[in-house]
Amino acid sequence: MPSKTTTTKTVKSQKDISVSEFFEKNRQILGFDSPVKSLLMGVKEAVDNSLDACEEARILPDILVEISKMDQKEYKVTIEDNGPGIPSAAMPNVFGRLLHGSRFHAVRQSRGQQGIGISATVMCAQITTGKPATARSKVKSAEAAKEIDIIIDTKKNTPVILREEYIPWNEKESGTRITFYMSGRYITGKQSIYEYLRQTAIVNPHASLTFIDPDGHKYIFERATNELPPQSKEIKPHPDGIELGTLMNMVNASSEKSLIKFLQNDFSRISERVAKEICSAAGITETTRLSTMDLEKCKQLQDGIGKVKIMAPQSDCLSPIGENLIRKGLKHVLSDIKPEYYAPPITRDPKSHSGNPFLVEVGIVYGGGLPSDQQVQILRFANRVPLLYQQGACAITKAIEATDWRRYGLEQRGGTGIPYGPAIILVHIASTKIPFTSEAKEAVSAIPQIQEEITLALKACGRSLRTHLNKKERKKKTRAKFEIVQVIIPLMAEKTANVLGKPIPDLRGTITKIMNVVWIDESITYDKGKHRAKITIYNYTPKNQKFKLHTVLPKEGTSLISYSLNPSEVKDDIKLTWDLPRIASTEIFEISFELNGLDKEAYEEMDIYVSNINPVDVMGADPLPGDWDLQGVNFTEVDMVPDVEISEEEDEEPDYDETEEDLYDE
Ligand SMILES: Nc1ncnc2c1ncn2[C@@H]1O[C@H](COP(=O)(O)OP(=O)(O)OP(=O)(O)O)[C@@H](O)[C@H]1O
Repeated sequence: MPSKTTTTKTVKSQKDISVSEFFEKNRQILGFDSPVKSLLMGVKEAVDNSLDACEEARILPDILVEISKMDQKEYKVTIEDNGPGIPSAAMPNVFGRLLHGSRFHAVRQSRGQQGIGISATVMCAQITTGKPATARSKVKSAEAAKEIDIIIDTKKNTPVILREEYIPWNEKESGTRITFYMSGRYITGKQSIYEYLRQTAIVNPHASLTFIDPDGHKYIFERATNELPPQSKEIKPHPDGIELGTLMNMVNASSEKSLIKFLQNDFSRISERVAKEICSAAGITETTRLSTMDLEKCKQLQDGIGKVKIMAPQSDCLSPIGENLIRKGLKHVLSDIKPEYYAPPITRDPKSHSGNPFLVEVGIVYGGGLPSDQQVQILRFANRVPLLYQQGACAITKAIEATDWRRYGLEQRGGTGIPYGPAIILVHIASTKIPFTSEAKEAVSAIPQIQEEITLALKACGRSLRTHLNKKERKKKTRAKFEIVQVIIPLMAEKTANVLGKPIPDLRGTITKIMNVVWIDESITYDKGKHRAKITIYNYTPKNQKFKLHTVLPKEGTSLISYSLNPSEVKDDIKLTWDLPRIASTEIFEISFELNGLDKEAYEEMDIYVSNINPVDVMGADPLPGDWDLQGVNFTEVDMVPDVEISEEEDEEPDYDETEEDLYDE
């Protein structure tokens, strides 16, 4: 039995630990675990805050990041924005108190979640160099900016202000600047500050970012669009997948008296009818007093929620980048690589994990200057923030590894793992709460609902890549044959005619017999806001041809202004069908049309399909897919069918391209 004195000692040694004291000793949890990472984390926390603040205040962000070297280990880091600024009275807590922020309790998409980021940066800077941070901020109505030198009393988790004064900051209507000194190591390459800013520019094409590195080099990532991302609204939790503990906390914190009112008013997407259904499925009466909801009843309620069909989360609490801006951002920042193909990006509909709405977006870039002998580059983003560390632990990487990329034209031994090929795969997860694997916010947890959504989006984007590659391959082969036939046969005819002293015969019939194909060529040109699309049909078969031609226009903002031939049918405003007139053997027929109001990049390649003709006879267009009626609306639903184990040679869906090619080759 322990003596009385020992017990008293043990009791006396029990103490509260302040949150900052805890994180001071466990900096690695926040991502400040190495000199290289610490520097990056400091920049990231401040830039993420600037972007969040600008987005909330509907300001197009202009952000400056400057790093200068003080000595072998110490760097001075400054981040300045043109955001709304921070009210003077709030500045000490924002920069000098951990777990103090405006976003933790809000069910809304934002980069910052926990209220730790910037104060943890101030704390790590102070621990490693002993120097205070300097923060300056001005709100729109103020005449001057407030500037403070600040450190954190980590024992108490409270700010200590060493200097404070008001200074004119006339060049800024509003904004914030933070300067800190931190021990660190500055690197270039894949996990560098430059790379973080470059990737930030891709998914935030509305931001202008300027970076001055320790050697004084200045890099400017210019704004690619003046369109601010849609403002994400704050919502109530979605009931789908809500965890028991969260449900109990909500019950305890609710101001509602009855169960039915609690369901209706404290959750999103629960109407009176749905609330009644949930109560009945849970076997609890609607009027049950909330104060009587104990663990057992909460469990019943959770089961009841699981049994009732509830509308998907609304999307206005999320701020997806959108197809257009993903393409724009990628093009803007990757222009020096000049990729050959940008697969139309996919934005999935919102779903929910543990009551938190989320959605997944995927873009794939292929070819051009990208290396073909290496693993594809993966760009991971969560709420528009690049994730540079912990790639292997992230749900995004796991979903990419589990996808069979051989189906989509990339190399992958055994059909699993990161594929090889000249491609970049971009994945963005937007959520009111990203389930990170740690406070450092470096990787997303492999939650099944999230992983499934990523997989579906990857497959949909992969299909576009495959269509492009098939088309390219087929065209290459046919063009080569075409060129040979068109050059060699006339030369042979000319020589033979000379030798025999006879006139050179008309070769069109002969060439037609050899080619024996309807060759469909397309071109898209862009000038002064207009796209001009041309489809040319060469009948290089010995017989007349009469068939239907179909094409899908880009979804966003399409407006057709003229046709050379009116389509016989237009579906969903974007699917055009032409019933072509009879095209005689060796004849050429042309269709053209003009589109207005699209970005140049939004329409660079045409999807052309044919029907009422044997696809074997056609080059340059695919047979009309059986789901033409669905296509363009939701092509991805094909993947709702569970995946079947396939052998190396098999593909998941009937692949018209290959069938056609194989038959043709035969
Ligand atoms: N540049 C800024 N402009 C305006 N407000 C800011 C700025 N930086 C920080 N804030 C305010 O200070 C709060 C605390 O920021 P902090 O970085 O500590 O946490 P956070 O961004 O909310 O969450 P996280 O810890 O996940 O980054 C923010 O929630 C925001 O309200």
